[in-house]
Amino acid sequence: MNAPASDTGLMAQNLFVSHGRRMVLHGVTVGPFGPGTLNAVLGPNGSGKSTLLRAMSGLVPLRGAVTLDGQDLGRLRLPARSQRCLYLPQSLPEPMQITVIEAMMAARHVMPAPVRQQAAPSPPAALPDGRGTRVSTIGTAGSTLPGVAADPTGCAGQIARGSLPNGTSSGPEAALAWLEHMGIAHLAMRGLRELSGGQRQLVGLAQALSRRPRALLLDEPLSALDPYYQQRVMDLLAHEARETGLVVVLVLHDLNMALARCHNASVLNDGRIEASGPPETVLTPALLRRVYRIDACLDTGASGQRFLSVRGVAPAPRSMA
Ligand SMILES: Nc1ncnc2c1ncn2[C@@H]1O[C@H](COP(=O)(O)OP(=O)(O)OP(=O)(O)O)[C@@H](O)[C@H]1O
Repeated sequence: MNAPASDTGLMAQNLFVSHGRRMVLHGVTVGPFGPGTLNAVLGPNGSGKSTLLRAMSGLVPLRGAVTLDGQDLGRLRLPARSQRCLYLPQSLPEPMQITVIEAMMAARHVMPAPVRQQAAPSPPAALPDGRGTRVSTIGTAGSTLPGVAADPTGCAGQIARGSLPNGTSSGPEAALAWLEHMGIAHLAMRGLRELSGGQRQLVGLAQALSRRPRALLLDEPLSALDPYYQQRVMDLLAHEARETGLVVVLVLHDLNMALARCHNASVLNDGRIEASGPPETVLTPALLRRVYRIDACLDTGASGQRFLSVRGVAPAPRSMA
């Protein structure tokens, strides 16, 4: 039987998910992840991390319950659900032939379910999660934006630094402000198709944040990013969480990033939760050996920060004689 749903935060209770006949998640319970927190989902390849995020976002059928602030998300239709709890996948679909700024503005207007199409002034834009390819309108997202076309970087520089767009702004200024805060305003007028993998990942993150969900489920959001942008994205997520109460759940393979930046870590192994709690209490040498098959221990740096030292793969268990 499920425990009572938490009144605040995001929680998954007793989730069972199968792909075909194969059970991939076996009664997984995580959370509640409180408002304003960053929560890592960890585990080896194939352990079920993406499946868990997809299940929590309503993209795969499941047995169990997912609640946000006490509300059963399973009772919502997908558009309403993804407005509250938005999932950004690991691999982004082939982008449309539109500019970054158009994609940003489209993201703020997208209806994530089929909608009655109005005469659209511009081509429909795709969200990175592959949903929302039908757009009611894209506002002013034509090929020429007022004051933007000639010098996108200069225009972005006019936006007040330090203030993120509020929940209602959806014009080019707000779109540019998000790009600025992600550190990619210089890409505003570039075509989505011209971007590198990491640049596309950053645009996807900016799109997701700009939609102001209550919870954000990010599948390996740092996987294509260099160290500068990894830190920058984590700064922005932490800022958003702190200022707006956003709940962030993110799949990570970088255990030191989880240690340094996340309030909570949930470790999946073969479709089951091995441990959950503050990262420094979860990532013990025994767990790392058992789950990741590495020989590692927690160290403390000069400024008191905890970090993992990995010595190598764990020695193979002695055979039973
Ligand atoms: N569409 C699918 N059909 C069948 N099996 C699937 C499907 N998607 C995932 N699986 C299987 O489910 C298990 C969990 O996959 P999942 O992608 O959730 O793992 P993961 O922990 O995210 O892995 P990684 O770290 O490699 O991204 C794996 O064994 C995988 O092969």
